[in-house]
Amino acid sequence: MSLRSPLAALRNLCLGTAHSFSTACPRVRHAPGVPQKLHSTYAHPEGLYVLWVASRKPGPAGEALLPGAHRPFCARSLSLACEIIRLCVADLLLTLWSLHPWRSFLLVILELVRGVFPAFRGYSQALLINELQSLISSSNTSWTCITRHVGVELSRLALEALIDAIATENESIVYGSAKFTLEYRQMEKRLKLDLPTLADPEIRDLFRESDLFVRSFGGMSSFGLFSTFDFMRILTSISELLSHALVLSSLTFSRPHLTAFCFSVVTSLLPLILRTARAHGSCLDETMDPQESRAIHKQEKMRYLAQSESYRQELIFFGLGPWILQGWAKARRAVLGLERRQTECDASLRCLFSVDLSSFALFMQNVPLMLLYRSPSASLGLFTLYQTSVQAIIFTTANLIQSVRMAYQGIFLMGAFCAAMEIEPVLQPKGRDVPFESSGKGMRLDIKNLTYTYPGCETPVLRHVSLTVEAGETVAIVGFNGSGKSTLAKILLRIYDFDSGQILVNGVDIRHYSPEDYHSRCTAVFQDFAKYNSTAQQNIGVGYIDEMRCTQTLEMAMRLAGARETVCSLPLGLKTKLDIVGQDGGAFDGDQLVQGGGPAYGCHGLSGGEWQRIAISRAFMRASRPEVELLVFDEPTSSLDAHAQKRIFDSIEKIACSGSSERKKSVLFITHRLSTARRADKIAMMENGTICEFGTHQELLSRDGKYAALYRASI
Ligand SMILES: Nc1ncnc2c1ncn2[C@@H]1O[C@H](COP(=O)(O)OP(=O)(O)OP(=O)(O)O)[C@@H](O)[C@H]1O
Repeated sequence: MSLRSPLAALRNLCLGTAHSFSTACPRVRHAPGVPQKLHSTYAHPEGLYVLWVASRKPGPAGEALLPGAHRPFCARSLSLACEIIRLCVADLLLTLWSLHPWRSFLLVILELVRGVFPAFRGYSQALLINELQSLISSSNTSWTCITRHVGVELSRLALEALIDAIATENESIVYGSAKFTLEYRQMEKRLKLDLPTLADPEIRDLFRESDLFVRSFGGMSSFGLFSTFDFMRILTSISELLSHALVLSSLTFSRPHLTAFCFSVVTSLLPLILRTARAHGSCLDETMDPQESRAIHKQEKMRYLAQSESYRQELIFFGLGPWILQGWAKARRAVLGLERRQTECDASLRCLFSVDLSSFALFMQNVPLMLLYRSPSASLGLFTLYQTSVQAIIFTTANLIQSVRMAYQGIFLMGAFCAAMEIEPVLQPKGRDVPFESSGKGMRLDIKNLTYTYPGCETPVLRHVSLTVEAGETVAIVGFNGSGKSTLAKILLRIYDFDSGQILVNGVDIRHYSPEDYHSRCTAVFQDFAKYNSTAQQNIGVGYIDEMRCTQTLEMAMRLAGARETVCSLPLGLKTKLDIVGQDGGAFDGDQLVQGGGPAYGCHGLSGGEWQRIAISRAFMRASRPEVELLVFDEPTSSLDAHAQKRIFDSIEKIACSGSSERKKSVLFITHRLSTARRADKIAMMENGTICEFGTHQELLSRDGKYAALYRASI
């Protein structure tokens, strides 16, 4: 029996594995065994999205798993995992390869090389032990030989350390680039998606899982997740396992020793097999049942309500504390109750497996040593190598099983990422988009028979809406609460789509314009305008990012909106950070002054009317630009006093005329103040999702209908 034979075998193994890895798997597009059409709106019906959707439904009638929940380990999920791998691994690897071709190659090679280190270590140390044994037992061993072995051992250690350092440095570079690229792609895709696409809860869940995948690229198993790079660890484990198996087989070369080899492997793996069987028999399935999911969800929701500053004011005022605590306690008890049942169930099963055979198996591993002992070449080094290899096989196999289990879940997250990258925004024109042609006189809008239903609702909020806004005209939309005014404005601003009917903008179907192009032709103040967790300058400047730092444009926008005095009175003027009470927002200039809402050091609060002036200034940032042809204001002055309101509408008129006698922009404004609505050329009265009256103020009064009644009630 020779100790030298494993060396050649290890070298062959190393080269062989590297070669087999270099042959990339082909990209297959068909996905058998999966519902043919689930959501063709978003993605290819046979694509990854469908596979991902199927993976979340454990049974045909089952409730979808929560984002991030573990998929069951069953034949159906396994086949879906295989399909996901076939569809996206090649693309992902190509992406990584394109970032750092040579470093990626080096990464694979170094992982494989690191896998054979432990076997080498055992082999080299066994040689040294043999030499020391013969030195002690006989006096004729040469010191030169021992010195050579010690030298080799030290060089091996130095080489291992060097390769480890190179591999770690290389890994961090490749990891860093991969993480950046994937995060960038995810962010880019997310920013492209419009509200109708994100209104689908399934799409939101898809992006949550995709986000988990991106976060998993923080390094080895970060956030308890398994990234693509961690698949490399599986390679390392396999190469380590094979190298130890080779060492063992070379030690037990002859026929009786082959029995010893098999015996060693079985006794090594027995404790693992028992542990795995116990885990499998456990009723603590990795798949979360929907009842538990709901309880966890409620528990987290209540915890958030209790902790978030955004709700603090109303929480205190309405005395919500006991209600939150009760809701949390009920959900928490449900979760703990389930956990306890789980533990009891687990414990009862554990009894069945309570006979711990591990130590017995450990003892049995010594039996083959007796056979080896009978061999003429038996030595202390040989026994040590045998023991090291057996222990390493146990350890590496346990690691491999754990890695494979994590990788299995990682596959579905990877599927979510790749599927998310295929999602296209609903509002994007299906064919080639038509470039917007400016009329120079304002936008002409022809709305014909428009109907719209919110996602998830059954009854339409807009029904057969027809309206014409001539170029340069000012139209006021008035009506009862919930009659659909804001919804109509958002459809006209191409934030929402519509179910049926048509909108012609300057004679062209609005669906033929790319949303980005169309949005650059409009400006708006939304009823639910955003309050950014940032400075006054940024809160106004986001209206036209290109001139966010242009003092002249900012000054003009503030002056027209009557916000100049407010901003000048702030401690740092435009540079003052604004306090966003009641809204959770993220600072986009990277500072940590404010976490969520609530008064915070260094921030300045504003009144409702002052915030409204800031929002109007934001809209005015771009309103005067020649390419902007439509101004939409959804209750822009609801919190303003009468003087401020008059000033705003004078400014709107001034901007619409752009210094000439004729209007160059069309204006739509929604208001509940009918004294303001009178200023418009025409008034559209809305009721129950449709326009019931349309005309000038005088025409509508003389008609003595709904508008006249509302007007009389308001004065
Ligand atoms: N995201 C949504 N999902 C489902 N329904 C919605 C959504 N937003 C609004 N609605 C419903 O659509 C209807 C019209 O709402 P909209 O905000 O357009 O009314 P409005 O005329 O602007 O009301 P107000 O005068 O009170 O501002 C309402 O009944 C509202 O409940």
